[in-house]
Amino acid sequence: REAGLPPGPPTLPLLGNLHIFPTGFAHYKFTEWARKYGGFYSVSATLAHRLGEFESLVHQLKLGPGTAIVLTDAAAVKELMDKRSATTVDRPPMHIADVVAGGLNMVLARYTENWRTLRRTSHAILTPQASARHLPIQQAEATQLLHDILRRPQARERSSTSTLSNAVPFQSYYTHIRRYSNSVIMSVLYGKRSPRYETRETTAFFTAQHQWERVLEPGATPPIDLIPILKHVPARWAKWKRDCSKLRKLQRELYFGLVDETKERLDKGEENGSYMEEILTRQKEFGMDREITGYLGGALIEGGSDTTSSYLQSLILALIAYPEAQKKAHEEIDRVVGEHRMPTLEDLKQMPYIRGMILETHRFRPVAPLMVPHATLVPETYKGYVIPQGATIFVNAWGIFHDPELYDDPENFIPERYLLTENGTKPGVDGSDMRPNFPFGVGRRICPGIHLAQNSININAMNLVWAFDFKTDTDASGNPIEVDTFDYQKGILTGPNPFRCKITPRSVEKAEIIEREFLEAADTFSKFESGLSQEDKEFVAKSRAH
Ligand code: HEM
Repeated sequence: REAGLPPGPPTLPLLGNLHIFPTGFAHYKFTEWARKYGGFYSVSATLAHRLGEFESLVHQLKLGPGTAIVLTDAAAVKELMDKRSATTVDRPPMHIADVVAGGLNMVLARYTENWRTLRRTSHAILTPQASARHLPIQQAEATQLLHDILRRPQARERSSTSTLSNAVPFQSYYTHIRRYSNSVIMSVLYGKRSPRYETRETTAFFTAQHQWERVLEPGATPPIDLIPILKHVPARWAKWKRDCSKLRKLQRELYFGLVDETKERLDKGEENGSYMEEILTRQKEFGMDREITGYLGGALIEGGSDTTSSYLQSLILALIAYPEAQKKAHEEIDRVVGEHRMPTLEDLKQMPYIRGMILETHRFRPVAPLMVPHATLVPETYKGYVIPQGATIFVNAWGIFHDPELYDDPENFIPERYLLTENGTKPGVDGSDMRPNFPFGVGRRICPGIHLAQNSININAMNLVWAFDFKTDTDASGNPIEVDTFDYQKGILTGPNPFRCKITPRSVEKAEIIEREFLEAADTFSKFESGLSQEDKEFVAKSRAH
């Protein structure tokens, strides 16, 4: 370890920390080290990086050369990432992201003029007021989610589907939730919804996304950032180059195709108020050209699809694993909303327990347990130690959220903790370095989709609790199949692997309200259905026929 760096796990000569690097779920190892070396420590990465192994620290993201700093201390995060954000705003270099998206993938982009343009534009369009304007379609899509869960178990589950008021054992909530989050972002961004998971653009997006994740996996590419000459190996000898070209083509077809469709609608005077219409009409003012416009759309679909859906899947998982919490949420929503109508966003003000449940889901199973790695633009100092220029900084949200010094019984799902203190921290402990929007990131990189995301989360959390009982499924002998709250996907963004469960409408009347509200949402949907394929149109007509 170089002189002046904060302490960290002991290094071996030549190997650094290579011998103890985690190959997945790095937040667990980082948290274990934090309990030993403190909330501000360094990982020696020089040689590890040289060997191309350091990349395995995080499943999807490769790190830049040099040292990594891990922050598992809320005060250090506030100081270094929020207050000194001007110097910690960068991302580690990543050649693959440059090859695939020309440095225009906003989530992974370095601190460049292009990133600043992308960021400025997303702030201008994704304001709380603009998000509020998109509430009707978000609410309509959330109603379809309830309706899908109620009426559309997947083919392999259909045989066990029973009538409305009986239990429906299935896992199809998984694709329904993914459809929901993708359709919301497609509607608000391009004015074109995805009525089915099989809708062409949704399938194209998830196919491209899957390939993106594969290309970013450790080992999928050689250590190009370290041995730049590898960049010049001809494509016929470098499979990674051919994979990247294919992916680039897929992404461009989808993202630019959607921009062109929006433009055509605009030209014909068929606007429906989408974000992309606003970008296209204010393109000059924002300093956007066609390239940046296409990739801004891409980043927002990528940022907006799996995050919201993973969050909602974690919420369902927690409700099943903690039936007492579910019972309290049911009691509260029954008291405030009752039997005869669906919840509205306004209702949330009167539901402190459900507000606590929403925050507790973020704490219990954060969507981005290590956020997205930042990097320093210039050398920094903190508590007498040096953070070198170009160091990668991990904000260990998992470690902070599971710190027993900060939270009582942090391993369990306990929404009540947010009734005791604003940030859910132990009474008597200073929790003021935390903030409710902490799960959405830090400093100038904080999630630009936060308002849209929070509306989605709030509407769906209330809807799901109001509508359904979530329980463990049973095996052939009638024994419960317990859910595993640690069965999560590897990756920088994570969500639960599909789990078996029983989802039952809480009453016949509620099931009927969902049916009715879904049919009444047809007008709202229709504004976003002009460009649908023939199959989608038929699907839509059929789903509204009863
Ligand atoms: C549950 C929902 C969501 C969560 C928990 C979440 C969380 C995050 C986090 C932790 C980051 C990294 C921040 C950092 O580096 O400090 C981020 C970045 C980002 N998010 Fe979200 N997000 C969510 C939904 C969304 C939605 C709906 C959109 C799009 C409308 C979106 C778009 C983005 C983009 C474009 C970035 C990159 C920002 C940048 O690097 O400048 N996210 N998000």
